[in-house]
Amino acid sequence: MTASVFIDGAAGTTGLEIRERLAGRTDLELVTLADNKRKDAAARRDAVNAADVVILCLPDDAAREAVALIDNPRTRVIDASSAHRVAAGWTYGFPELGFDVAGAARVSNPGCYPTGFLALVAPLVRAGLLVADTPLAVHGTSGYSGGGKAMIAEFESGAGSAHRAYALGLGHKHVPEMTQHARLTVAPIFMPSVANIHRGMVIEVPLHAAHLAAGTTLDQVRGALSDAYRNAPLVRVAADPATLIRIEDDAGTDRMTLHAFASPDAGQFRLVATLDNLGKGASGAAVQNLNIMIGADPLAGLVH
Ligand SMILES: NC(=O)C1=CN([C@@H]2O[C@H](COP(=O)(O)OP(=O)(O)OC[C@H]3O[C@@H](n4cnc5c(N)ncnc54)[C@H](OP(=O)(O)O)[C@@H]3O)[C@@H](O)[C@H]2O)C=CC1
Ligand SMILES: CC(=O)N[C@@H](CCC(=O)OP(=O)(O)O)C(=O)O
Repeated sequence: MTASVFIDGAAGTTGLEIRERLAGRTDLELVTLADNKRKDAAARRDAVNAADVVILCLPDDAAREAVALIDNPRTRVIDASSAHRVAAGWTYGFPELGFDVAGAARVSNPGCYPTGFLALVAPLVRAGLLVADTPLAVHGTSGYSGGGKAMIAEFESGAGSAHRAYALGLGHKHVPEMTQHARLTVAPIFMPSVANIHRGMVIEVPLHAAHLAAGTTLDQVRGALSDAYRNAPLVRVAADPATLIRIEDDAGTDRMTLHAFASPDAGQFRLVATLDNLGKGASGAAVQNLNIMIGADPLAGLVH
């Protein structure tokens, strides 16, 4: 059966990337709007109600408005914005962590930074290696396409920076979903930054051995990650210790690679994830969720 899909915000960075991934699919029919109608509320109302699945690639307020336009019980939603990531009635779109995306009517795609953070931390909490009240820190660097059309224009005009830190007030819209979906009781300190590269991410979580269950070894940490992603083709746990990790490592793909390092002498661990902010961090994850929701091959249209 052919599923009809409407991408609201199809002219934006995430929307365009989803369209690329859906090109050539014969199991889907795209509902589209003419360029002069894409912000027209009546046209959008018709489109969202005509589609089996709506993918929202909009700023948060516009995403909330789009959901309010749906007036039938059939249309299902994948929201790429951060509007619904800890909202009641929404399923967090991270199937590798056990969220039931297949049966969900409302799916919120994870944020790009939380994708790396949660991939590293959630399995350790669930395995009992990391206690829920650990005060964690997470550092992330994103390519500038993570800021959408406005940031792409800024960096491509030469007004960006080689590397800049932001969210210095220690508030960022991704912190609630990191806390809740890792099952932490203490919000992590989140230190995002953006680099002068179009796409790609490196996300790091340092851990003191004192924060882990007594006697935890690097093999146990790697084992917990490997167990969690054994049947997850988009998430790879690096088997051999890397000597260098580059922001480009998973750029241009929909996969994510996880690394764990330790110095037993120093009593320190360092967890690192690489992914593409527009791949597993956004559009790739949206297509993966769509595939799961409509019963298609979960990897259809994805680069892994
Ligand atoms: N870029 C990334 O790496 C990631 C993005 N996201 C999230 O995905 C969402 C989209 O981001 P991104 O694609 O980067 O952003 P962009 O700014 O590139 O695109 C947003 C699109 O939404 C359109 N738009 C804005 N308001 C409305 C409205 N009221 N009705 C219809 N269309 C509207 C814009 O129109 P116009 O073209 O006229 O400006 C634009 O085309 C955001 O919530 C973002 O936070 C999530 C993870 C990663
Ligand atoms: C580099 C950059 O600016 N990144 C964006 C996050 C991009 C993203 O993940 O969007 P969501 O918030 O919808 O998940 C930011 O920090 O606001």
